[in-house]
Amino acid sequence: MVDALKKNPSFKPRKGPVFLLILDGVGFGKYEDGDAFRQARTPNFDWLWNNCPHTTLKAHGTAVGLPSDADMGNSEVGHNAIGCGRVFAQGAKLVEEAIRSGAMFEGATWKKLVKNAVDNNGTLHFIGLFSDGNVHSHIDHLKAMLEQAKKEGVKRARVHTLLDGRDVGETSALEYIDPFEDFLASLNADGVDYRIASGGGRMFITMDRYGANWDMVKRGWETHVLGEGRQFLSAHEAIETLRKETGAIDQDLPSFVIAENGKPVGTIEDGDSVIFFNFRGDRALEMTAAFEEDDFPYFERKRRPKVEYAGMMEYDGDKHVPRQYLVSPPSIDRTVGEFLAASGITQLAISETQKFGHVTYFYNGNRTGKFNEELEDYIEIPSDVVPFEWRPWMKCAEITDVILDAFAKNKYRYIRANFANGDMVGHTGVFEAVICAMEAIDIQLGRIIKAVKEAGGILIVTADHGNSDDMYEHDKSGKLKTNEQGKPKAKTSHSLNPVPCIIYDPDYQGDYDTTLREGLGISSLGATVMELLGFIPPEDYDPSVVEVKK
Ligand SMILES: O=C(O)[C@H](O)COP(=O)(O)O
Ligand SMILES: [Mn+2]
Ligand SMILES: [Mn+2]
Repeated sequence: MVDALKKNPSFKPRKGPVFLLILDGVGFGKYEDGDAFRQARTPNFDWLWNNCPHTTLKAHGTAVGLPSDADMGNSEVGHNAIGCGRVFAQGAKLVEEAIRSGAMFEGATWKKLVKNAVDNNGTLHFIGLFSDGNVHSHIDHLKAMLEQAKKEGVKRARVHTLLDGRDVGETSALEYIDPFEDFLASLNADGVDYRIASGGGRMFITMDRYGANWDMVKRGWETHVLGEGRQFLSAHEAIETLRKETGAIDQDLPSFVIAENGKPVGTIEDGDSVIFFNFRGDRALEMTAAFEEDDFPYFERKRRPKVEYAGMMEYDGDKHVPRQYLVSPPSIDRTVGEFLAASGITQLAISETQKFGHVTYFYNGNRTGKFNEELEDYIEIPSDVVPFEWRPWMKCAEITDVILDAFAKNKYRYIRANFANGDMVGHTGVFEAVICAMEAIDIQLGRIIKAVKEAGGILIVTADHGNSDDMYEHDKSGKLKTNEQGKPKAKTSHSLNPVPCIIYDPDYQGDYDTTLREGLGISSLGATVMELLGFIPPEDYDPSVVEVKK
């Protein structure tokens, strides 16, 4: 447990709470075309921006612990940075390094899984997100593991491909599948038999999160493990056929099983080894539970093979899930939540299901538990289980209802919330729906501004990364890309754009400079929250955006 924070005698805490509002996926776009945030009518946000101290914060690449500045931000690294006030080398980088240095293949887990497959004359399976998005996974990690498996004598490997279209181009699956088939062909000599065995869109099978829709995981289990589902001769054929039939973009494509003479080529059997090759945990935890849990109430597994199972990383540092993993996760410690709990601060964390773990699990450094049961409340508003372009307002009003009630009762000193709209609707690629999402959020901002003023609190409006600000694809020269119909090509992934940081402090006492520091990243929000609660942040925290008089 960390020590309590020292109080700053020259800062008089306000009457009401400090409220950190994370507008998930809302940044400042580079292009006018496709910037739904800029084009939406947002009078309340505009009022805040025009009347309150503000700055922009970096939310991508090295500023959030990713390998390079070409990497867009994402919720995991974003909330980790916001919640721990510093930048840690993140999963994408740690796995890359473990492969480059060879440490992954010297580790006990890799050795055990390979030995298990070899000794049992079994199969080494890989399940994961099949792209180079570098948010949950990277295809290069998969390729490196297959090459190494061959070197170490694994004769049979099967790959279960979750098609992306969400962190990469919306219909880019074949750009990964086709070269990968060539890559597998190059390995398939000397009695080696490596193949794709199954697949489907990541939002249709396997990669649910936070218990929002267990049916997705059930369909994934049937596809990867049991080999049940529509059969095709190849992944290429499956994708082309399913696209024609459904018109779905990659993330939503139905599942498929690769079969020969009516027999699936890669069901998962007793004695096999399974690697879930995503390094990010939120969307890996449910399938991991299906493999690991004896007591599993979510769906009927029908058959649960006895396998050696490992994740790419430890996904939950509190519960130690999965039991085996290949690379140690970032050692995120001394988080804002832990310091505030040690300092006796009452806290509310709230969001809807889709982002609930973001303001709890990710914010607390990939731990599910609370630091102090008495001081902390975590509230989840159930998300809709429909395509979000049909309900772009999502649950921002219901979340605001709870927050306003907390304000009225002055129940907490620190509140943090996440509005999912900019991101979840942004990922659909439906521009008009994103405009509606932005305007829905803005209506709630109006209610919040009023409540903060009445309570005498401080509101910090920010985001974890961009998305809604960049809804159309542009080429390298900045030219708008168009589809076959001549319409702008939708972009479903996050952006590289900076995010807002606004401080609304209606009872401002002159105790900090209203010109905020420039050039910082979202990790600076950790110290900012602490300073605005009247504490002196730990020395190794990244600087706060406010310069508080000491
Ligand atoms: O998991 C997802 O939905 C996307 O890959 C990334 O979105 P998030 O980082 O905002 O959750
Ligand atoms: Mn996010
Ligand atoms: Mn997202």
